Amino acid sequence: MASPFTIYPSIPSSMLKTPTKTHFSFLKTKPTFNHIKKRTLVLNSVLPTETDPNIPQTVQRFWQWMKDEGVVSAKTPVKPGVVPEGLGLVATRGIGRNEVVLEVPKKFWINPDAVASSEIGSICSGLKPWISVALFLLKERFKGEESKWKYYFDVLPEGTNSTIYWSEEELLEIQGTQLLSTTLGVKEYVQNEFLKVEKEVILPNKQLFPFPLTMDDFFWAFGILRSRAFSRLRNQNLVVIPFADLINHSAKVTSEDHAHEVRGPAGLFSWDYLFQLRSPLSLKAGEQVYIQYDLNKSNADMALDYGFIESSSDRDAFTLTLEISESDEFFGDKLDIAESNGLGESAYFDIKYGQSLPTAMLPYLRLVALGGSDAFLLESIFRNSIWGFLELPVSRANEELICRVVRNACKSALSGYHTTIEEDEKLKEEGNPSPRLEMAIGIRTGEKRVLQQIDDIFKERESELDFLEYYQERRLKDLGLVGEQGDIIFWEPK
Ligand SMILES: C[S@@+](CC[C@H](N)C(=O)[O-])C[C@H]1O[C@@H](n2cnc3c(N)ncnc32)[C@H](O)[C@@H]1O
Repeated sequence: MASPFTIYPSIPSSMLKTPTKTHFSFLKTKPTFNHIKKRTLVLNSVLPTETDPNIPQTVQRFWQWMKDEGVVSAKTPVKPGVVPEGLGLVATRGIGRNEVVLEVPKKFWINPDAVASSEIGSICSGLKPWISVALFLLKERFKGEESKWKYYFDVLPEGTNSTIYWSEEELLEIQGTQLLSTTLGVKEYVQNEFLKVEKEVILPNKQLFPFPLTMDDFFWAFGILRSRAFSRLRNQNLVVIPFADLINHSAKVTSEDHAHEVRGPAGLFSWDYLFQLRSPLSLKAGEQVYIQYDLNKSNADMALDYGFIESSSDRDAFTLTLEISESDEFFGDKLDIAESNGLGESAYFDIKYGQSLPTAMLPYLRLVALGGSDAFLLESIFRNSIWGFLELPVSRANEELICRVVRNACKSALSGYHTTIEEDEKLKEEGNPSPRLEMAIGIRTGEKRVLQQIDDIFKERESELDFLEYYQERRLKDLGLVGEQGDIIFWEPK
């Protein structure tokens, strides 16, 4: 039977979200900037700067610069180290929980204000903030020795494992996933933005960009911002903070409130805004300082933004997109009801593994499916109470329809993956997959698990259809016309 409403199991929600708190590196497959130096790091151990002769010279020079500028002093309880995540910050002594680990004065921040007061400020004023900061990063990087941030650029990675940098072959490993469509959507968006800014800003201002600036370079800058920029600070929505951006993420940290903008001494005689980072955990000397990047991000968001995922299923998620069809004969009434309840013609529901369905999902589903003999509920006299009615089953036909449509959508989405959960688990057990393959397996397993969970919920509901209480019975009960056992109470004249 043709479905009266539409469910898109594969429309990505994260594309619609703006970048939230971000952090760190990437792995560009084809670097085109000739002057970009390869960053070589020794992995697998925690080796703090001064005791490790293998620490890259670039990192040592960066650290010396931070000392010379007074950002780092003998009191600073961390230093850069080579860690499994690339570079990271390592405690040089015991650090208490909530103790300040670093403070970086505003003059080192890279944000739209820094762009505005730079030589490209006037031509960037009308641009989206992230694009102006991306151009600034590219310009400063090109300046090399001339750039105030030259030592910082030397320690920036060439890329991360974000899916925006995956080859076509690597992307095949996530076929059928929402992450794939999000990744392709984001890539297309960045490409279009590049073509636009190239035509309108870069090419007409050759004197300010006297170097070849390619799409790959723009993707590099985008990836740096997506993985390293801090947001949600009091006055800052997009700011890259050298030194602070060396901090890695750990799932062990379960709070997010580590970064603050404070006023304080910034040099011998000056006072300025400082970006301050506190350690969420207490640490021993030699241990790495971690923060929590973002508790709300799904594993797909993490893969796209940072190029890694968490192994636990807590971040597995799937977004169901529901839509009131324009061809629905009750379109206007349904839209009005949806809008009065904070929703719209389309609604996105992020469903997380192990968690119950979002509260508005069932009412919205019932609304979209409403029709036939239930359509009287759409009449305007019920407008103030309809959402309350929809929070509970309306009729058997309506409830049966939502179960059927959701289950079909789950089955159809599940058939789009090229492996089963069992095959993925076997692959994980079998070998030592590369970081990207491991992410791909984790993402597709996670999405399938959530789809399976949604299907199970509606399967169970389907089996209860005969026992649920529907609108008419509730109404009769409210009027005192039905007994607790469901027997009809007739009015009998005395
Ligand atoms: C803000 S940077 C942190 C510094 C970075 N490790 C570096 O070498 O420059 C964020 C990047 O670090 C890496 N990273 C951070 N936490 C990680 C984790 N828990 N597992 C794997 N990679 C991580 C990812 O490449 C991420 O994009």
